[in-house]
Amino acid sequence: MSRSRTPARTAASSRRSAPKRAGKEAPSGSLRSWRQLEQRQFDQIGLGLLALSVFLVFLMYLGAWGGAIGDGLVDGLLSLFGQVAYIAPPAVAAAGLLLILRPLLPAIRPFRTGALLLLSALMLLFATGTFGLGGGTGRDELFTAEVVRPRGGVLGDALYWALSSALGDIGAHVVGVTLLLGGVLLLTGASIASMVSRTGEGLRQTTTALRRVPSGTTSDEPAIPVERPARRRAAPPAEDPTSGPTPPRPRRRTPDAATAPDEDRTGEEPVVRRARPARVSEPDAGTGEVRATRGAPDDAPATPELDGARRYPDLFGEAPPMTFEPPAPVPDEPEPAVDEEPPTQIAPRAAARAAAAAAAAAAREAAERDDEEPATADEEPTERDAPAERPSLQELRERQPMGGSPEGAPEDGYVLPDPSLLKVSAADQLRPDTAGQEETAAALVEALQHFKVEAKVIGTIAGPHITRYELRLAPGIKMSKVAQLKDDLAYALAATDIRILAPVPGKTAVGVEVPNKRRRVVHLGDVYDDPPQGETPLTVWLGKDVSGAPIHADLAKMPHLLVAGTTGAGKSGCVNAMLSSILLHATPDDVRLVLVDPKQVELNHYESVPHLLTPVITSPKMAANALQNLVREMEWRYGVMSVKKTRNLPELNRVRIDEGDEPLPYILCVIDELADLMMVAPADVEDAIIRIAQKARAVGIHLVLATQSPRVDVITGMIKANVPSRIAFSVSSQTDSRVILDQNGAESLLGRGDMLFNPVGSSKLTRIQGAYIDEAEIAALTRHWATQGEPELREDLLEAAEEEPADDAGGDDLDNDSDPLLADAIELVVEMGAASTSGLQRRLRVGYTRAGRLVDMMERRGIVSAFEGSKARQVLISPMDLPRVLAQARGDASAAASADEPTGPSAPPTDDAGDDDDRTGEHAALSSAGA
Ligand SMILES: Nc1ncnc2c1ncn2[C@@H]1O[C@H](COP(=O)(O)OP(=O)(O)OP(=O)(O)O)[C@@H](O)[C@H]1O
Repeated sequence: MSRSRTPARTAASSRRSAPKRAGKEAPSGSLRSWRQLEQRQFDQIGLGLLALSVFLVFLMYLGAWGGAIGDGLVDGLLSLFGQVAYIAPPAVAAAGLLLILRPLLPAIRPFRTGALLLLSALMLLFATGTFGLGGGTGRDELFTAEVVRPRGGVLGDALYWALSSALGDIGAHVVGVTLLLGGVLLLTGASIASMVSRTGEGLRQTTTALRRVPSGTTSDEPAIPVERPARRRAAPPAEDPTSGPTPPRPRRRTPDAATAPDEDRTGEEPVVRRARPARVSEPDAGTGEVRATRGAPDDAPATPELDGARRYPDLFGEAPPMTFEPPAPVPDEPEPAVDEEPPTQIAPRAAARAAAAAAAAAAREAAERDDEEPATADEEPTERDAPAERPSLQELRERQPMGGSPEGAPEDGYVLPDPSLLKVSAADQLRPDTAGQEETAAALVEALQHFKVEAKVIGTIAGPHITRYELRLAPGIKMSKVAQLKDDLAYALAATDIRILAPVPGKTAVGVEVPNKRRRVVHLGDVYDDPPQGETPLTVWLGKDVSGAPIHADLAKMPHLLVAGTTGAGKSGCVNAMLSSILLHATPDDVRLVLVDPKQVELNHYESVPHLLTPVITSPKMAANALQNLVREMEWRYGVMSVKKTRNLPELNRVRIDEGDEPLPYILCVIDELADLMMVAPADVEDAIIRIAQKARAVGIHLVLATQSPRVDVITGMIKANVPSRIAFSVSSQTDSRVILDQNGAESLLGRGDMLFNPVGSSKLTRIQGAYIDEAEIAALTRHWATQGEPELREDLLEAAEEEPADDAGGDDLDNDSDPLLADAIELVVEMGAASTSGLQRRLRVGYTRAGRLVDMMERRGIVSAFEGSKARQVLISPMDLPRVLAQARGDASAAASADEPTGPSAPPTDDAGDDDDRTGEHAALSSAGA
C-alpha cells in the first residue's frame, strides 16, 4: 500500500463503513471513545498496567510499604474483594499484556464477560466458604471488618448475602460453582461438548498409537509416528497491507508484490524489485492462506494458528464487512471443486485462519496420501479427472502457456500507475444533494394521502444520484398499493422517474427512490482503492450505492458478468471503470485481457497496454474464433491442473512457481457488444460462452459480456443460466429488465451510469451510481502501461479453431438427426439409467454442442424423456430394447428385424420416423467414412 495513498484509502474505507455504522445502534460514548483509541494509546495504557502490577507484587506479595496511595490501594482491594484481591497483580499484568498485544491476538468476544463471571464466582466462593475457601463463618458476621478481608471482601459478602437470602446457603454454593465454570468456559473459549469430544478423541488417538507401538520398541524410538514433512513448500506468511509504512506511489511493484499477498514485503525494501514470477493472489477462505489483518508487521512470522480458533471459530473474529463476493452457483455441469467462500462476506480473520489450518492439514494429508497410495480406480470420477477433450500429455508439454511476461517487459518489474492520476470530485461534490429533502418527503406523504394511503417517512438515505425515502405504512395498507402508484407519485413529485421498493429488503418499510435535483458524478478516483485483502487482481470498483458507499466486486468470484442496458445508459462507462480498476493494480503477469469491441470505438484506448493477449478484436468472426480458442486454453489449463493435482489457479501457480515455471495469469475476456457476435455465429459463440462460463472459473478465465440489446436471442436462456452476475442499466421496458435481471426495476433507472447490480447468489438488487472515468484519464493510464512494454500478442487466438474430427462429425454441416456416436450414446444412457449432456460429454469425450445434439436425437427417437427444467431426463427404454434400438441407430434395419427379442415397449413413433431410412443410410456412409 502506498504511503501517499494511505489517507485517501483511509478516507475511502471510513466512508465505506459509515453507512454500516449508521444503521446500527450507536455505541455509548465511553465505549465508542475507547474503541477509537489507537494502538499506541493502548500501548501506553498497557505499560501503565504492567507497572501497576509490579507495584502490587511488591506490596501484596513481598509486604513492601507502598506509601499512602499504595497501602490505601491494597486496603481498598482487600476490603472490596477479600482474598480474591491477591489475584490482582497477575490479573492487572494480563490486562496490560492483552492491551499491548491485541493486534496479534484474535478478538475473543466474551472475554470481558468471562473475566467478570470468574471474579464474581471467586468472591462468592470465598464469602460462602465453598470448598473450604475463606473459612465460611456464615451469614452472622457479614460485612464485619474481621471477615471481609479473609473472605470475599465487601463485594463477596454482598453477593453471598443476596444469594443466600434468596436461595439459601446451598443456592449460594451452587451459583458460585456455576459462575466459576461459566467464567472458565468463556475465558478459555471451550465448550463442554467439545471438551468431552476432544477428550474422547485424545483417548482414542492415544490408544491407537499405543496399539501401533511394535512390541520391540525401545524407549529411544518414537512410539507415535512422527509427522512426515509436507511435500510442498508451505505457504509463506501472509502480508498485511494495513500495517507498516507503505512506499509512496509511483512505485515499482514487482509481479510478486502485486500478486502475492503472502510474500514478505517490508517497508524498508527498495521500492523497485524484480521478482518475477508472480503469484496470483487468491481468496482467503478458499485457499486457506494465512493473512494477518491487524497491526502485524510485514515481516513478522504468521501468527500461529490458535487451537481455540480452529475448534471454536464462533468465539473468534469480528463482524464481517459488507462486500459482494458470492460463490458461483453450480451450473448444470459440475465444475471441478474449487474453494468456496461465504456468499456475501469476507471471512473473519480467525475463520480464515481456521480455514487455513484446515486447508494446510488437508494438503498435508493429500501429500502423504500421494506418497503412500496411488489413486484407486474406483474413485468417483470427477470433471477434473476426466475433462471433456482433455489435451494429451504431449499437447500439454508442447503448448506455450498464455501469459508470461510480454516481450520487452521491464527487467526490474512493472511500475503500477499512481491512482492520483484519477480525477477526484471536489469536497462539495462528494456530498449528496440533500436540498429540498423535507419538502419532497412532505409531498410524498401528501400525495399518498390523496390516494388514501396512510404513511409516514421513517428515514431518508441520500446517495450521489437519488434519495431513498423509507415509508412506514399504516396497519392494513398493502405495499402493492404504493407500488401501483409509481407514476402518480412521480407526477406529484415532478420527478423524471421514481423506483419503488416494496419492501426495502430487510426492513419494515417501503422505499421510494427519487432522483436528486443535482446528480453528482462519481469519479473512479472517488471510490478506487487497492483490492481488499483476499481479493484477486480482478477486483473492480463499480461506483457508489444509494448511501454513497463505494462498491467493489471481484470478477473472479462473480465468476462471469453480464452488463446490459439501452444505448447511452452507461455500459461502456462501466466497462471502462472496470478495466481501469484492473489496470491500476494488476500487472500483465497478473491479468491478461482479451477485448472484443465490434463498435470499434469503445475499447480502442487499450490497444497498447501490455496486458492484451490479442489486439482489440473488432471483427465478430475473429471474436468467435478467440472465444473458441479460449475454450482450448481452458481445457489446456484443466489438463495441467489435473497433472499437477491442483484445483484452482492460485494452487496451480504455487506449484508452477515451486517448479520454476512462470505462473499463469487470470484471463479476462470483455465483449462490449454481444449482439454483434451473436448475429455472426450464434451457435459457435453461444457454445463457447457456455463452455467457458460453466467451467473456466477454476482456471481463472472470466467473461464480461456487455450488450445494448437485452433480447432473448442475444441473452439466451443458456447464457443467462451460466452467467450468474448481472448489471442492468436503464432499459425501455419491464420486459427488457426481466431479460437481464429476471425482475423489474431497470426500466426505472435514470441512465448515465445508474445501474442495478445483482451479484451471483443474491436476490437483492443494489442500486449503484457508476464510477466514471473520462478519456483523458484512460489515456494517461494506458500511456503509463504502453511505456513499459509491448503487448505480447497471441495471434493464434484469432485463428479459426482447428476442426476436430471427432466433434466435427456432429457438426453443423451434418444432418441434425444422425451421428456416428448415437449408438454409443444410447448404450451409455441405458447403462447409466439417466441422460445428461455433461455425462455424455465426459464419457464420449465430445464437446457440449455435440453431446446436447445427441440427447436431442435420443429425445426425438423416444429413448429419453423431454427436457423438464432442472429434472434429469428419464431413459424410456429398457435394456431389453437395446439391441433393436441400437440396430436402428446403426442403420442395420435387418438386424433389428431378425433380433430374437423384440419384446418390451417399442420406441414411440416420432414425427420424423419416416426419414429414418434416409438418415441411416447417411449414418452408414458417415461411419464408413469415419472408419
Ligand atoms: N458513470 C457515469 N456517470 C456519469 N455519466 C455517465 C456515466 N456513464 C456514462 N455516462 C454518460 O453517458 C454517456 C453514454 O455512456 P456510454 O457510452 O457508457 O453508454 P453506453 O450504454 O455504452 O452506450 P452505447 O451502447 O451506445 O455505447 C457518456 O457519454 C457519459 O456522458
